[in-house]
Amino acid sequence: MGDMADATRDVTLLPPADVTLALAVDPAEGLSLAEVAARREIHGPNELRATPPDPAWRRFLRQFADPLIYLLLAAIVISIIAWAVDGAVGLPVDATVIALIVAANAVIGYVQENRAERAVAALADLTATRSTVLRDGLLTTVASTDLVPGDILVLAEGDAVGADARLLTATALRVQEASLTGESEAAEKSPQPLDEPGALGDRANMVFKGTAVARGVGRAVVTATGMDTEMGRIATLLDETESEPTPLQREIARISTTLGLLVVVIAVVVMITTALVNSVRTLEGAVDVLLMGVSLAVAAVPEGLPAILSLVLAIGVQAMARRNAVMKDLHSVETLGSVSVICSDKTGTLTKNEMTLREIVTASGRVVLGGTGYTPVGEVRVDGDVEATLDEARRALVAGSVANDAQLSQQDGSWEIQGDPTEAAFLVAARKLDGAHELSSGHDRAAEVPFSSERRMMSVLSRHPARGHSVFAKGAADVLLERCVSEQVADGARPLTPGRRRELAAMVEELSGQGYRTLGVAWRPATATEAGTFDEPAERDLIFGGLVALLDPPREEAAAAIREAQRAGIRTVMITGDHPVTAARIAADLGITRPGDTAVITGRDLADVDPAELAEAARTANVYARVAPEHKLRVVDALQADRQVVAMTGDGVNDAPALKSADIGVAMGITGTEVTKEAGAMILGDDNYATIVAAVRQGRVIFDNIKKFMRYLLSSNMGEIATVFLGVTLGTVIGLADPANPGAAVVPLLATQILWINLVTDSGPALAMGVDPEIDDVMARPPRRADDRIIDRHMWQRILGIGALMGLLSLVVYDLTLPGGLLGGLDRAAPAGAELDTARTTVFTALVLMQLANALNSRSDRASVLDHLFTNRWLWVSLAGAAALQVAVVYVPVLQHAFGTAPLAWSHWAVAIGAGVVVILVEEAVKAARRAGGRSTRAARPT
Ligand SMILES: Nc1ncnc2c1ncn2[C@@H]1O[C@H](COP(=O)(O)OP(=O)(O)OP(=O)(O)O)[C@@H](O)[C@H]1O
Repeated sequence: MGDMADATRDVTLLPPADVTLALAVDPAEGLSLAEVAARREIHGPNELRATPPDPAWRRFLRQFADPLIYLLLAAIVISIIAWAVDGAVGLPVDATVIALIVAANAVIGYVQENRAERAVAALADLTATRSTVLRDGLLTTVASTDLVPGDILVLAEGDAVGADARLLTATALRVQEASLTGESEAAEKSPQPLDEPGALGDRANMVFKGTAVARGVGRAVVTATGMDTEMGRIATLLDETESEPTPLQREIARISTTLGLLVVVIAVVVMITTALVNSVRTLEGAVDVLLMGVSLAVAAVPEGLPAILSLVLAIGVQAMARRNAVMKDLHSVETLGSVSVICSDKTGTLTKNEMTLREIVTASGRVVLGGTGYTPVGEVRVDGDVEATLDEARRALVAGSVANDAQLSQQDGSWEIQGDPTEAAFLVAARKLDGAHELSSGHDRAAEVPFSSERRMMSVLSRHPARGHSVFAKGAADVLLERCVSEQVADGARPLTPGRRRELAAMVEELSGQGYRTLGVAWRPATATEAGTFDEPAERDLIFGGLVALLDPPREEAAAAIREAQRAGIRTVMITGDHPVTAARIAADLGITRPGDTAVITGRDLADVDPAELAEAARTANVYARVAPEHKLRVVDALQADRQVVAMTGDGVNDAPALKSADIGVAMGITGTEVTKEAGAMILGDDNYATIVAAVRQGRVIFDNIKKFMRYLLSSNMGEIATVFLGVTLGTVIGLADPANPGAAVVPLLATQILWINLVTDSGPALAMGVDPEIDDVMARPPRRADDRIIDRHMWQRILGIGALMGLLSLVVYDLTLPGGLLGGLDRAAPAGAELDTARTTVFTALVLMQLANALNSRSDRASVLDHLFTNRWLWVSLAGAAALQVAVVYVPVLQHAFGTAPLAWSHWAVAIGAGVVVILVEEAVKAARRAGGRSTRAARPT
């Protein structure tokens, strides 16, 4: 940081004005945009990055970092040496072609990796943490990576602190610093200069990058960014970019290793057999055998899989982001498919959070209000003593409108609200009930005790020119009633007797039972002197003013989404701060609970019960009510103790620990705080429960698609291995031989041909399968268990079966096209002396066509090829492309020379196409059998 470091080293000891002076910023204006740009040049982006990213050339070279590719490169070198020893005539065609294919493959891998990385970077932009700063005199929100030293940060509850900064002002500011200091209590902060430099935890006038504002507000000037921050010092040890491999990545690595070993053994057998049968004596012959063996090994191991996997995940995650579910990293998609419980907030997520005040129940009667939405018109109906009831209801609405932070305004004829819908509902109602709105104006707020989900009430000390000081309060009816001593009746107050309290409690139950959010309002006279000390103790001796019932309709799509989740074996659990009876009613309406389900677990139960008991209760409980955010963590723990994979929604600062602890933390994109968004694995663009279910579905589809291309690539590889292995062994036994060289074993595929199939024709369809639409109904099966193998025994059997089938069919094709052999040969077209090349080209082509056919098979392991045949345009494009390339390799002279092919006659094509058709027909038969037999065991054996 140069000069600035000296200037800011002792910022904790200096008064704020000296700090801003040293950092050359006017605290009332902030930096100018030009100054911000200049400082970013000097300090770089505000990012934690211990090591610079790999340069492009290194990432390209990394594509070759594979033992089998080393082997292949070694084989190429050997063959070039052999060619040189032999006198260096002509070109070493095979070595050159193989080298080109390997290079081309590295380019493809590099491009795929880059695309995936770009997609990840785009996601990172979408989910970037943001900070509010003062620049050029204006408050703006910027990505936290854009912060520079000298920026004036504006902090509020729920903000993620974006850089190390010295406080300038602070009001009741508390910052959660556990990530830095390990201290779980939020630290109190104040701008006072310290007397001496303190340890990190003692620097009460500093806020640090990576911590979170738990309460209060403040302003601070940024003193350090990026790796210069305290967090940066720790980050040097743990590089953010390195991450543990996920289960899927580990499984793919395991498959590659196993296959690699297996195939090396097979390659050795093939090489030895060929060498023996053909009594290879020349160096050139030996090199050919070596190249073929090594190519086979390279071909059989799916080294392209990790790159294709990342790309497919990246494309899938981008599609999810377009539908409002932004995943923070690619691999959370894996977990998404295993989610077995979704814990969702009620208000705003399952319901619309559009509150309408429906009923006011007072001492003398009940007022029912009509109308919908925020337009303040609706009929008024009164039950009971009309005059007294209306008078009491008016007072109730005045209290609710004064103890209120929302605003209602009319814009272009339509009514809009700012602030909390629960509060706005009171303002709307006050305008519906004659006189209430007028009575509630003219109040001035002298002090307040704000609402929090923990307190469940709020109150204000209000000053009125005519009526003097009063306290007005509103909140959850049960909480509020505890603080009331009397009840408003017409013009007086009567004491709240135990009997009357029971009546009111029964009324709360009744209203809540109808699904209403039930609040109470209360007040008392006050004096001006209370303003200085107005806090929770002042919420006492209140006069109860009435009960108020608010309607918050469920979101239209919620019930269907809950049913969809149920079908997919996923339980939906509602967690709400609302009354247990309200919660139970809405849960029942939405289908979260069924008649007879276990009762609601309340926040109090959560605090009391021990973890084992809770885990037991959590097995069946689908509704948690009167839950404060910090209790959510206990719910997550209890469900996870029961081996559930939990998705948990949240929006406030205090939800962050639960979101982190859940398998998939779901942060609200609209109402969520920065801290929650940082803690979550997924950000919901529309705060909608149904979007979570849709994301789970997409996650499952992506996972299915991964299975599809694994099925395809692995069975194709098996086909190549089987073809070469059977050709050399069984082929020799049944007497397949080169007419030009009787007695020699035929090598069914050349090294270059093997690599062609694997690296050229295979990858297109595999990628296309990565974006396949949903074919098997993914929501008809239970969640994948976290420890389930992606390729289970059954899938392996199928892969090996298809591989063997392809190998056998290749042998048949060979036998049909070569004179001699069991079937005697069909071939009349090949010129004498070229029979072997023609036969080999036919097998080569047949194998490619069989694999393309198998691409169609691989889209499902039970649905017929004809289902959804034309739903994936990319698949057909890639199949057509691969077929065209195959035609080219057979007929274009340069390619013929490079790949040792010969032109084919119609009869050869017919044989090759026939082989492809057989592969489809056999698989269709297997699938039909599986559908018929699987019907009874379907529920028991999902794959
Ligand atoms: N603005 C408010 N003023 C006074 N009391 C309120 C206010 N908003 C909510 N309450 C009361 O506090 C209780 C808890 O509210 P809270 O906001 O924690 O629940 P919620 O977050 O809306 O529900 P959910 O957890 O389903 O999203 C409510 O049931 C209501 O009785």
